[in-house]
Amino acid sequence: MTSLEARGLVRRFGDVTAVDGVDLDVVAGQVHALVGLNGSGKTTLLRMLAGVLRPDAGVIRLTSGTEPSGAVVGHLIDAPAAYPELTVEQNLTSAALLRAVPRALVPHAVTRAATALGIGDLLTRRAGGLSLGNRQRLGLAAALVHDPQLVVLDEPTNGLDPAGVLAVRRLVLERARTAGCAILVSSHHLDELARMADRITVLHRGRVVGSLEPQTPDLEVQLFAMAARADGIDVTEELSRPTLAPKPEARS
Ligand SMILES: Nc1ncnc2c1ncn2[C@@H]1O[C@H](COP(=O)(O)OP(=O)(O)OP(=O)(O)O)[C@@H](O)[C@H]1O
Repeated sequence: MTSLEARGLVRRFGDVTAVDGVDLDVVAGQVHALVGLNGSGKTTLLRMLAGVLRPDAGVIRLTSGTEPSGAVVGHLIDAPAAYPELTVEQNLTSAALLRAVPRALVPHAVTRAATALGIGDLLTRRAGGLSLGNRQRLGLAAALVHDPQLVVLDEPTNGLDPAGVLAVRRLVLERARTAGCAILVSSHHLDELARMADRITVLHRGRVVGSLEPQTPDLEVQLFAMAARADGIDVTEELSRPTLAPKPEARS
C-alpha cells in the first residue's frame, strides 16, 4: 500500500504564490478531502501531487519509494481529456496502455472501469458526442482504469446526475477501503465530501489553515469562518446570524 507525503510545497505563477509552503499526507486506505475558497490553491496543489506540475520548492514522496507518475497515480484534474473522434472504448484502451496496463489485461480493465462509472453501454459511442456528465464519467473511468495506488480528483462530481454522484462515492470508498488506495479529492460540494472523507484539510491563500471533522454540521460556515480567521477577520457576529431565513408561512 502506498501513501503520499508532501513537505514544503511552493508554486508561483509570476507574482502570484498559488501554493505557499504546504505539508500534506495522503494515507493509504483513506480519503483525504481538500477544501478552500475559490483561488485558494487547491487545483495547483493537486496538479503537483499528481505529478503533472513541478513545484518551485518542496518534496513529494510516495512511501513506495517511487515518484508520482502515470503508472501509480490516477487523476482527473480540470476538464476531462478525451480524444473526441475516438469511441469510449478506444479512449479507455489508450488510457490503459499509456498507464502501462499489460496488453492482455486491457479489455478487462476497460470493461471494469466503464461499468463502474455506469458507461458500460456507451463503449461504442464517440467521446465527442457524449453529454457533459458522461464525459466526466469517461474522465473518471480513464483515471481509474489502471488500478492506481494514489487517486487525485478535482471536483469529480462536476456535471454528474445523482446516480453519477452515488457511483463516484461508492467507487472512491471501495478504492480506499477495499483496494487500500490513498485518495485525495477536492470539491466545493462539502456535504458530498463529508460522506466520503476521513479527514478534511482547509487551504487558504495557498496555505493549510486547519482541518475540519467530516461530522461537523454546516461545513460551509466552518470553512468560511476558518478562512476569515486566517485573514484576521472577526466573524463572530456574522456567524450568530441565521444562515437561512425562515420560510414564510403558506397562505390558505
Ligand atoms: N496557470 C496559471 N497561471 C497563472 N496563475 C495561475 C495559474 N494557475 C493558477 N493560478 C493562480 O493561482 C491561484 C490559485 O489557483 P487554483 O486554481 O489553484 O485555486 P483553486 O483553489 O483550485 O480555485 P477554484 O476553487 O476557483 O477552482 C489563483 O490566484 C490563480 O489565479
